Amino acid sequence: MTHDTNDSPGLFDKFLSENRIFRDREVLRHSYRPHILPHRKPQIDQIAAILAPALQTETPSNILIYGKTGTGKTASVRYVGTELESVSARRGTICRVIHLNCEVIDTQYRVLAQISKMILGEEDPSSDKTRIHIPMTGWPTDQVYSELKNQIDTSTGVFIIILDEIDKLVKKSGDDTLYNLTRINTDLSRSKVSIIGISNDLGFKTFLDPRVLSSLSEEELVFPPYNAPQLCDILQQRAAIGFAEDALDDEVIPLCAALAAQEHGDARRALDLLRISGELADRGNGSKVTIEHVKKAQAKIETDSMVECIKTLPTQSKIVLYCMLLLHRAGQRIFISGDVTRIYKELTPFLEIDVLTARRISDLISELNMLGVINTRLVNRGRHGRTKEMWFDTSTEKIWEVIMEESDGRLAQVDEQIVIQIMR
Ligand SMILES: Nc1ncnc2c1ncn2[C@@H]1O[C@H](COP(=O)(O)OP(=O)(O)OP(=O)(O)O)[C@@H](O)[C@H]1O
Repeated sequence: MTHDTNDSPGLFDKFLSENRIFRDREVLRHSYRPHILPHRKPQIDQIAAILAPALQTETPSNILIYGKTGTGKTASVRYVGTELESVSARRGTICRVIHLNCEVIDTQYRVLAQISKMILGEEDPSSDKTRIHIPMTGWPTDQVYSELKNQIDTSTGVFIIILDEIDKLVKKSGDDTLYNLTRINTDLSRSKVSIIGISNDLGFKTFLDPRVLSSLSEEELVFPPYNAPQLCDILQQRAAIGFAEDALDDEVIPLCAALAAQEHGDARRALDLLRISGELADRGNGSKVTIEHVKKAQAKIETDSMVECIKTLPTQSKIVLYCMLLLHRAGQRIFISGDVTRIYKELTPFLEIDVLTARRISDLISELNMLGVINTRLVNRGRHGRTKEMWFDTSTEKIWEVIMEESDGRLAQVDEQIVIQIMR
């Protein structure tokens, strides 16, 4: 075999030729921030009305925002935040918006330290000896809080702190951070803090102490899911900048919108579908995106999310899934819990793991069903009572690959002879 080493002419050439599909692919990514957000005017106006007092150096009410994923919560809040900062700069007042993603910054220490870091910004630590830069680890949390409070007391202006995915913070570290932050403003503070919490978990409130909840949710907003025509408008707007002229068949955007609306009106999913459809057409060297590309993109997204889900399963669930895969590979398209339990019990001596009861295995099967990895239905078997039948909806090849890679090699090492014996 020959390898072109240094210069491989042509390796990227075909990808670099003038793109017939995309004009600006970045516009189709989640990170792109559009200047106009169709169908979110009422929510944007409402947030602006609540935050407007900040322009007169008054403290705006705290806001709690709910809505399913991809309903434009972050995009709308960021949009209002950017406007607020620029209007306040023009008016000579100070409003600063601090955006934290609590999926990443999920402990009280890190939240407080990050807010402080953003308040001090580029400030030279030696310029004001009374304000100390908080290290990202190492201090007692009380000290972090009192230093942040000191910084707020000695700063000027209004700080709007956006805690995006606030439910992740509360689930990981409790509601102490919120309790402390909602009490940081005092009459003596020169600057004011107001909080916007964003969550896509509608049940999140139940995790909060009533006192924290009432301070945090002085105002509450719910972002409804988008319907298909609304998603069409959102996609049209992005496609006009992101795709080359005439690159999309007429049915493409309505199909992406309809599929995403069926899910739960998620603009992120709609954008993913459109971008991936474009990428498939692009890689196939086509000059048009068609509904076939959309269908393939939909299948790809589903497989990718299933793979991610399987990777995070606990070991015992992976083993139960492995038993089902063995049955499927042995030609059984529909199997019952009894079959799975039997294979599981015969297999476990070779795996050095705790052996679960049939009841527990049945629970894991139900979980796999809920996650959409398998399908199940209860059937009546006369005097044998009711039993659970199950089957795979999609091709199992990818699931098999992931299970083989992901079980620390344990399942890949199960001797084929043993499997043959068990499956007999
Ligand atoms: N009305 C809209 N107009 C244009 N783009 C939108 C609109 N709503 C959402 N989007 C786009 O959809 C994507 C997801 O939006 P966003 O992150 O705001 O959703 P979210 O509700 O905060 O979701 P999550 O709860 O999962 O974080 C972003 O790329 C955003 O630009």
